[in-house]
Amino acid sequence: MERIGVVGGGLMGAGIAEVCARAGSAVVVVESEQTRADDSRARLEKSLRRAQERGKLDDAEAVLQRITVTTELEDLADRQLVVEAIVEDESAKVDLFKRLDQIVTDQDAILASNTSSIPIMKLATVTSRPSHVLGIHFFNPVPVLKLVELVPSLMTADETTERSREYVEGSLGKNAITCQDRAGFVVNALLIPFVLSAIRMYESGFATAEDIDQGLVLGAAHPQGPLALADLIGLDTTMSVAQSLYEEFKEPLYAPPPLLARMVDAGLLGRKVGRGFYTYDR
Ligand SMILES: CC(=O)CC(=O)SCCNC(=O)CCNC(=O)[C@H](O)C(C)(C)COP(=O)(O)OP(=O)(O)OC[C@H]1O[C@@H](n2cnc3c(N)ncnc32)[C@H](O)[C@@H]1OP(=O)(O)O
Ligand SMILES: NC(=O)C1=CN([C@@H]2O[C@H](COP(=O)(O)OP(=O)(O)OC[C@H]3O[C@@H](n4cnc5c(N)ncnc54)[C@H](OP(=O)(O)O)[C@@H]3O)[C@@H](O)[C@H]2O)C=CC1
Repeated sequence: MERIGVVGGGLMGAGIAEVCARAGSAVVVVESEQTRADDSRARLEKSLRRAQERGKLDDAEAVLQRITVTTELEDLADRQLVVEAIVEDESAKVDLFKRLDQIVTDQDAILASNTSSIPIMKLATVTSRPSHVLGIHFFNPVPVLKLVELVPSLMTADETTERSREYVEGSLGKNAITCQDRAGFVVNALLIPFVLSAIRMYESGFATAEDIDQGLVLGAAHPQGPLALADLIGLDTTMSVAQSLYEEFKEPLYAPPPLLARMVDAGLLGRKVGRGFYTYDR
């Protein structure tokens, strides 16, 4: 596909825009306001320059030329695929899908969500084209992790899923798995309760954050421990995903621990703000 749109240019949106532009697509990224758009552009430039410096990319400038960052949703009118990557909040996503349905003119265009946990049907049914809505769920960091979950709802046309698979596997070089439309899909339904258990263990004074993480890195060969991973995902996103999972399944293991809620209230959101379970240079 030649013309891609991404809504939300944060941690995930910028990564999705990067991989699509590196695959040769022209990408329009829509952010909520100009300062966020500037941040998103800066994030993209930094990541692409780093890829060039490490010899993974020949010409960062050429890739950047294919990316436009704007604050106007109307700039998505001619897109063939739009991937929504705004905050993990159901009502915000519902409002956005209503607007995208009115703005994107090509009735064959695919409207996708990168949601971590919100059932796709909730977004599909507010559009006039539920057959063209599905979840295309990337993993963080997007340029590094190979997986994409494809999540058709009960109303998604097979052709929509197949066209999405062709793009993410054929053009982006990712590996796709297909999941039923249940909160958390496959990976987060397994990963988030693990992260929440680590937070509960830390909260109870069982072990230090460093020892919990080192245990999983050295004892189970994880690339990073669960508390560092929560900081990478963002504690606000971790909290929202836990809430969606708990709402769907009512299993205590999905309930957000009080410490996570307090840290989110305090704005200790992890890597993206410089402090979560650990502190970071920004
Ligand atoms: C919440 C959801 O809905 C779903 C999710 O995404 S859940 C989160 C899933 N993500 C994970 O589980 C991440 C697990 N962690 C990891 O894979 C690794 O710790 C990590 C890739 C984040 C960092 O790896 P590391 O070895 O500690 O650091 P580092 O040496 O800096 O990076 C390793 C490679 O990744 C690249 N990299 C790291 N972060 C990157 C980023 N943000 N963008 C692009 N490339 C990046 C580096 O350039 C480096 O590449 P080379 O080896 O080719 O030079
Ligand atoms: N973090 C992760 O590891 C992963 C996250 N996801 C999912 O991806 C989505 C985005 O997460 P992430 O990138 O981490 O979040 P971020 O907070 O980093 O980025 C979200 C961006 O979207 C902007 N935004 C919010 N509302 C709108 C809107 N209506 N129109 C345009 N832009 C908007 C935000 O701006 P502002 O701050 O001004 O609101 C912010 O810049 C979520 O659904 C999340 O669950 C999926 C896989 C992994």
